[in-house]
Amino acid sequence: MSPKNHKVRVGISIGDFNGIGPEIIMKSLKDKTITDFFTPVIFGSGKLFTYQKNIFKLNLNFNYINDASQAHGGKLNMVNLVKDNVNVELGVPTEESTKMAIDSLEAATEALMKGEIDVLVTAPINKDEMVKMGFKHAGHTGYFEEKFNKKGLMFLVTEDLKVAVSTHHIPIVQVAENISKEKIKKQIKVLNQTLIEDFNISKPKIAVLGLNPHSGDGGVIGNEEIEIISPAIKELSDNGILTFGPFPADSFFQPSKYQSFDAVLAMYHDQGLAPFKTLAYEEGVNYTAGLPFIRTSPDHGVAYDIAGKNIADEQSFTEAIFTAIKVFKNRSEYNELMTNRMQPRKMSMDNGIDEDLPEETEA
Ligand SMILES: NC(=O)C1=CN([C@@H]2O[C@H](COP(=O)(O)OP(=O)(O)OC[C@H]3O[C@@H](n4cnc5c(N)ncnc54)[C@H](O)[C@@H]3O)[C@@H](O)[C@H]2O)C=CC1
Ligand SMILES: NCC(=O)COP(=O)(O)O
Repeated sequence: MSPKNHKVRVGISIGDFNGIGPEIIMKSLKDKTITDFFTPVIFGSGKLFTYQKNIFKLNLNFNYINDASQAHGGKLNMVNLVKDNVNVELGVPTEESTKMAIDSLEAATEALMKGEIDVLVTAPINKDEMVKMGFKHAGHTGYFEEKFNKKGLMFLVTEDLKVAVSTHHIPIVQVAENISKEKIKKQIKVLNQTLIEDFNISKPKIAVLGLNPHSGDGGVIGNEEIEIISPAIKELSDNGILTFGPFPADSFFQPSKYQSFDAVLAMYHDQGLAPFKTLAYEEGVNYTAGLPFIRTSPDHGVAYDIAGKNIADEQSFTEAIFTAIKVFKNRSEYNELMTNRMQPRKMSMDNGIDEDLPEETEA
């Protein structure tokens, strides 16, 4: 549905409720005017949130619903997945909190796929505990890739710094064997399209990092740059995608360097996320690019060490909400523009053209 017809419906999965999830969700929604900007739909439990809002001394009123389709504009909607009492043990994952994290994510994803919400913002999960309970993926990214049957790209974003990673949740020992020319080419194309469509950057400039120290130093410290990364960059560059590199990762994140590009593709998780979180921890957002649906999350985890202390900073979660809305609007506008471009030209009734011929379309 076009965002012109209604406020964007933002689905929220609650993650592990014994971490800081409910705290940052409620802090992000505490302003009474928040529903002027979007319609929140939390997939959680009324009893759980009532208990936690008292701990954090927050004054929020929820509209309890059984299904996301019943969500009302102007209200903080809560799909009440569990009606019984919930045992909260802030700071430690439990079977109950892990099960609800899975149920919340699954219910929210189903609503997203049915079009009952427009975007999904996920609060942090404990991957390890979820996997022990039968969840098949080491994170949301893998889960959505399976659900939507499409490869996603882990993309950490702020207004000024955007970092994607070629490999995400795999052991470091498997990184080199998971890098290939074809994969990098596909990822750069996804990144290019995402920057155009979702972030409204018309001619994106993309930097690519090397894998090895000093980008391999001409082959002395590894060959992946020569054999895989440079040929991928060259091919795309020859085809009009503004791609540069490979750059040595150790010096790339000096402001004068990274600020010359719209985004960077790092080769593995910590190569990209360590500098990103150092430069932009508070406001950073994790966006899964390349999927048919829009999903964001904060750039941090469950933070058990501070759960219940009322010191969790909600900024990254708030940014995740507003980034998802911005991407939704940009993508809708882009699609509208493209659809209009494809419309057949209107022809005058008396133009001498045989009406049985197919109408011409613009090139
Ligand atoms: N999107 C997701 O679901 C993510 C989940 N995780 C999971 O979270 C768990 C813990 O991971 P860690 O590496 O310890 O990272 P973490 O981000 O949970 O914590 C790292 C440090 O940052 C602090 N911190 C995190 N968020 C904060 C906030 N909003 N305000 C103030 N301080 C904050 C914590 O107190 C801790 O000292 C792991 O199971 C990991 O897999 C980690 C990252 C993202
Ligand atoms: N480091 C990012 C992270 O752990 C979040 O991953 P995902 O849950 O978005 O796949």
